[in-house]
Amino acid sequence: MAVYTDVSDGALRAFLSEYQIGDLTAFRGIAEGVENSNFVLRTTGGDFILTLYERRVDPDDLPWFLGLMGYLSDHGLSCPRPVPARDGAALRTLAGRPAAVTTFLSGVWPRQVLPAHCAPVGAALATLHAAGQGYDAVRPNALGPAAWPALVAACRADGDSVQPGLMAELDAALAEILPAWPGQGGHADLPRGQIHADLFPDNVFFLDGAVSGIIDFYFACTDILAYDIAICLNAWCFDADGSFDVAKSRALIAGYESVRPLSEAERRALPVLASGGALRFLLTRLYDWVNTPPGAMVTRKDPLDYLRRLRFHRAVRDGGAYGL
Ligand SMILES: Nc1ncnc2c1ncn2[C@@H]1O[C@H](COP(=O)(O)OP(=O)(O)O)[C@@H](O)[C@H]1O
Ligand SMILES: N[C@@H](CCOP(=O)(O)O)C(=O)O
Repeated sequence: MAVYTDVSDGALRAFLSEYQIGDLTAFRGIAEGVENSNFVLRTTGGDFILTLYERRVDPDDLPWFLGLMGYLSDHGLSCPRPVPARDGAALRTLAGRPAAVTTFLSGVWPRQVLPAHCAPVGAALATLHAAGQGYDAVRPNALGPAAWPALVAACRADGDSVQPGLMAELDAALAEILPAWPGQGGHADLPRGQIHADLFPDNVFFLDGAVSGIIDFYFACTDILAYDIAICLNAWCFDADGSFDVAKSRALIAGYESVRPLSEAERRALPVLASGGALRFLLTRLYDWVNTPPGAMVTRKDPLDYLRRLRFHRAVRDGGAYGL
């Protein structure tokens, strides 16, 4: 369910009268998605997406997100482009929420990930990283390593009800990952830039076997580029039975390197970055699991999927496990 805010016909027409995108012919809410309310608009000028930003997006971050999407789409990435109203502003208000219209992207996201999806995703991620190098404004990662201890603390009281011993395992993982993180504890930093930070299959559209677009930039931030690959290893390279598929990771990394080759230091850091990526999604899922009251409008995802991934990466000793 991802229409949290209702929009009346009158309010929508008044809102759209400030744009030059043609006359509205159809309007429907989109059931998919987790964070925001999304609608497809059909006008005599084409198809568009209307997003109303809900409580988990900080309105102060919206100019950065919309600026990044505009910049990336100007620099070779197929992603939603914010559409400004007549006065030039893309960020507006509708039904009491911050709201924006963006371009509609064709394609469908893969319900079942195949190895053939992974090289195109890797290449698209590297294209995003290369294009983002010219976008200078910095947004620190609000869900990066510095945020993980507080998330663990917020889950402490109820975490073991999800799985006995879970919190002790998370404490041990945190104690191992944080001092080994690039840029921490004497470890050299790695190349940084704008990262997507949530490039899961439901955020990548395909058409005829090629990536047709990347959506959902609302976790994007300025961070270690290879951390974005590590997030993709988690999101794309485990099969439904929980096993790691090295054919997928080999393809994903080769696709990435076809656009932006990795340094030796980036390759060496993949196990700790992938452990951190698994921990990050485990923690936000666990937080939602234990802190969401019944009936609240947040879709909960299984945190334990990411415990299995975390265990896998913590046992990896070198890049061979990822097909390097
Ligand atoms: N630019 C777009 N073009 C086409 N469909 C889109 C676009 N943006 C969002 N969607 C649709 O809306 C759904 C939810 O979008 P998403 O950004 O993932 O929402 P949320 O941030 O709430 O998770 C997507 O799965 C897709 O079906
Ligand atoms: N990808 C995250 C949840 C965020 O959902 P999205 O619909 O905004 O991509 C997870 O799987 O935990």
